[in-house]
This record gives sequence, C-alpha cells and structure tokens, in this order.
Amino acid sequence: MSPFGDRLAGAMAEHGPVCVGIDPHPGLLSAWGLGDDADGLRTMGLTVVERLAGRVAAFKPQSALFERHGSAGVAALEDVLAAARRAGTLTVLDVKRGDIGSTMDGYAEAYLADDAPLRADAVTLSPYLGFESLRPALDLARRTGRGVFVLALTSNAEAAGVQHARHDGVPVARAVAAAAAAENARAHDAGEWRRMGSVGLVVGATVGSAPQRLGLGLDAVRGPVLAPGVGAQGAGAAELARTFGAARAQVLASSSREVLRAGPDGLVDAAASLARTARTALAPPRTPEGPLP
Ligand SMILES: O=c1ccn([C@@H]2O[C@H](COP(=O)(O)O)[C@@H](O)[C@H]2O)c(=O)[nH]1
Repeated sequence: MSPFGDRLAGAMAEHGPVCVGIDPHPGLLSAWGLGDDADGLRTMGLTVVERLAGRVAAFKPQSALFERHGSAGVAALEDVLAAARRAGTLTVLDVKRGDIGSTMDGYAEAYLADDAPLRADAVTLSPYLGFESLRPALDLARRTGRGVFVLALTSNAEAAGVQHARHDGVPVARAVAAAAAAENARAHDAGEWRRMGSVGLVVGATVGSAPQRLGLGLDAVRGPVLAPGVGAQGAGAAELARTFGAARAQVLASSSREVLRAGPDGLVDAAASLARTARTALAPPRTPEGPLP
C-alpha cells in the first residue's frame, strides 16, 4: 500500500480537498428519522458512505458519537469503516488519542494495525502528553502505510490558552508543527513518499491568522492539514483562504453537521457545494498571467 500522504494527495486532486464528517448526533439522527441507537448510527454512517464514496477525498467518522452506545456503537463504527474501505474512500478516524508511550502502543494497535477491526487510513492524535509520547502511533502508521493528524491549532476558541502558550519562547502549536515537519522530512529522506508526507496537522478553519502569527510554517510541514470548522462552526471560503495562505494546497477542508443536515437525499448536493467552496478557496493564487509557478 502506498503511504497515506500520497494516497490522500491523489484523492484530493481527484475529488477535491474535501472531507465529510460522520457525526451521528442525536438531533441529526432524529431529523433523518433514525433512532439514537446502534442501528441508527449504522444506517446514517452506511448511507453517507454509499452516497458519497468516490465523490469526496475522505470520510471522518467521529468516534465519540459511536462510543456513546458502547460495544454496539463501536460495532457500528467498525461496519462504517469497513464499508468505506470496500468503497475505496479514505477514512480519518477522529479519536484524538494521546497517552504515555506504553499505552500509546495499545491505541496504535487499535487503529493503525493491518488487522485491527477499527483500522482507518489515518487517525487524529493529541500531542499534549508530549509529541514524542505519540511515537508508537507514528512508527506503526509509517510501517503500515497509514497516517496521523496531530492537533496543532484546534477550531475551538478556548484552545488558544494552551496552544498559543510559549515554552522556551516557542508557541506550543509551532513546536508541534516543527515535530511533524521533522517526521515527514525523515520519511522523505528515506524515499518513502513523493507527493505529501503522512504526518499531518489539525488546524481549524476558524483560527484566523493564528498560523501566521505563531509562525507555524504549515507549508514546510509538507504533510496534510485537516481543517475542521467549515459550516456549522462558521468558517467558509473566506476563512479557508485567509487562514491557510501558502499551505492551501495541503488543506483538507472538513465539515460534518452542515453536510449531514441536508439529509440522506441532500447529501450529494451538500458535498458538491462543500467541494466547490473548498476548491475555490484553496486554489493557488492567480497572477494576471495565470497561476504562480
Ligand atoms: O479542532 C478540531 C478538531 C476536530 N473537530 C471535529 O470535527 C468535527 C466538526 O464537526 P462540525 O459539525 O463540522 O462542526 C467534529 O467531529 C469535531 O469533534 C473539530 O471540530 N475541531
């Protein structure tokens, strides 16, 4: 299997830089005429996969909303991940895991091993026990051709107190970006990827000019940037264009509730509209003569 970053770069070029979140909130399940139970979760997830596979670059199931229903909910999540695999659309499992190294081994095995029932193409990870505590997941993802998205600047306003804080004068989020860049550089030097590294960052589309102000150097990370916050959290084309600047070619815009609110019959149009917004906002800046070299 080619590495996640290269596979994602191909999917973004083919289907647009768009990820649809599968977040079965109780209110959405009710609006879809589904019960807030494991069958409802499964039906919503499988419907999203059936209608949108091959139309978007990736799906991002939100683990928490499946875990609410215990083992039956997790079984539904396994089914949704398996359906996306069969359909050939990439999955980013949003689990935001992070722990001491020995426990991190367990999380890595749970989501990134080839035989894991909950395996996804990539997972979200939290670096707030120290970036290096994520080593088991970084290494297993590299061995199995999978990817990780490490939280750098999350879309929620209260995150700034932690992520903008400075340690030895360096903003925490910038240190996270630098560590991700180093991982991608090592893998590139080893000849492992061509188009994009497999260690990505999460940077909310709602964070304004924070990446520039904090000197994150997102383009230098050379990995994908997962940008949640489009739609229900208020970010649109203007925010995507403003926030990501020189890194816009790496950005995977993500939206959950706004697409799901369209209901089963409106999914295709809602995802197409999201793709149009993301493609326009994230296109290279144009000069009078054409795109910049
Ligand atoms: O910084 C972050 C990281 C993750 N998320 C997750 O993305 C979706 C957003 O859902 P919407 O309905 O499009 O608002 C959700 O699963 C979050 O947990 C995020 O929003 N911000």
